[in-house]
Amino acid sequence: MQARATSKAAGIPGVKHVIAVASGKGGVGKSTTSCNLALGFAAMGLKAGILDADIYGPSQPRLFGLRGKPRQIGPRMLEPMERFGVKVMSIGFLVEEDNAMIWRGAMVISAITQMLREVAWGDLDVLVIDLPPGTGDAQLTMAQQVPLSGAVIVSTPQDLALIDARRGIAMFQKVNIPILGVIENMSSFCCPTCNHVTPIFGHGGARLEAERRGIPYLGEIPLDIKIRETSDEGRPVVATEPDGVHARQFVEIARAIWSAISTGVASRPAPRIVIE
Ligand SMILES: Nc1ncnc2c1ncn2[C@@H]1O[C@H](COP(=O)(O)OP(=O)(O)OP(=O)(O)O)[C@@H](O)[C@H]1O
Repeated sequence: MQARATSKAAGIPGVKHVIAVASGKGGVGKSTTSCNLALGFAAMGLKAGILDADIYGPSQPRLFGLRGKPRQIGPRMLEPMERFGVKVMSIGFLVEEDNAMIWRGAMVISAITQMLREVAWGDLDVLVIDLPPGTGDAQLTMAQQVPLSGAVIVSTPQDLALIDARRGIAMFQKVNIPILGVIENMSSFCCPTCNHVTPIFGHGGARLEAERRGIPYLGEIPLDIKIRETSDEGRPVVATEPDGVHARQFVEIARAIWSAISTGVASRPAPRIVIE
C-alpha cells in the first residue's frame, strides 16, 4: 500500500476550514478535547461544527448531551444536531453502537464519507473532526475526502501514549497534512482537597516530543475530576463554566489553532491520498 499526495481533494461547500483531532491510542481524552475545542471556537465567535468520526466509540452525543436522530432534509441530506451553538453530527445518532463495532473497513469509509458529504453543515468557519484513535482506514479516508487545514494530536505525557502519538504524527506528515500541534491532556493532577499537584502520567512529555520534532506545542490540560464529570453529564466545561480555568485553557488552544489556520501558517495545499 502506498500513499501518494495529489491536489484533488474537494472541500465541503460552505466550510472554510476542517481540522482533524487525532490520537495514537484510545482513552487519552481526544473526544473530550475535540468537543471543548469546538466549543472554544464557538466562544471566539466563530461558526463551529463537530463531526464525530469515531465509528467504534462515538462520544460526542454524550459529551454534548444530545439524543435522538438528525432530521432528514430531502432525499439524501441530514440536518446536523445543534447544542451550545455548535453543529454536531455523530455516527452515534445513526446506528446502535454494537452495529458499528462490527463494521468492516469499507463500511466505515462509506459512513464517514456520508457524514461529510450528506450533512447540511451550512456556513462554518471550522469543522472539527474527532477521529478514531490510531492510524488506520478512517484517518486515511479523512485525508482522502477533505482538504484538511491540519491535524491536532492529543497525547498524555506517558511514554506509551507518546510512542503511539509519534505514529500519528508520522502518518499525517507522510500524507503532507500540516500538524497544527500537540496537546498534552491529563497533564497533572491537582488534588481538590489539599491542592497538591501530582503528575500521575508524568508531565511535559508531549512538549518535549513536539520540540524534538519541530511541531507546535499547543498547551496542556490537567487531569481534573470536573472535566470528567462535566463530560459525562453532557455539560462540557467550555460551555457551562466559560470563566473557569479549564475553559480558558481550551479557548487559548482554540485561539492558537485558529491563528495558525486563518493566517495561512498551516495552509499548505491539501493533499489527496490515493491508495495503490
Ligand atoms: N483532562 C481530563 N481530566 C479528567 N478526565 C478526563 C480528561 N480528559 C478526558 N477525561 C476522561 O477520560 C475518559 C476518556 O476520554 P475520551 O473519551 O475523551 O478519550 P478518547 O481518547 O476520545 O477515547 P477513545 O479513543 O477510546 O474514544 C473520559 O471518561 C473523559 O471524561
